[in-house]
Amino acid sequence: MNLLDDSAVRDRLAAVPEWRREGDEIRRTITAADFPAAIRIVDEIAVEAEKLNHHPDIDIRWRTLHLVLSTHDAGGLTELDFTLAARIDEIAAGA
Ligand SMILES: C[C@H](O)[C@H](O)[C@H]1CNC2=NC(N)=NC(=O)C2=N1
Repeated sequence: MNLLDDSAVRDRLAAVPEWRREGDEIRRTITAADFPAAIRIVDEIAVEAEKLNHHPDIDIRWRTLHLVLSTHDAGGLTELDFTLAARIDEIAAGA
């Protein structure tokens, strides 16, 4: 999987406006209704991540989820990060 250059990252970020670039990562926060709802979201994300074999860093703080995506094997941002970001957005929207 090839690293995306800055213009490609900007293009792809436009499709996932909840996400922000921070160096070699993209980040977003999801606020769930309560703690069990937050864990259910994490569970749904885990299923999608496993399908892609691409896994976010997830910081769970009560009902707030802090998600970080980067392609560790490539040392930066690749298409996989944006594919998973879009799936996470669908999960968050449906929660
Ligand atoms: C061996 C396994 O396929 C790799 O370690 C996968 C697993 N999940 C991953 N997740 C992320 N975010 N980046 C990776 O480079 C990555 N690599």
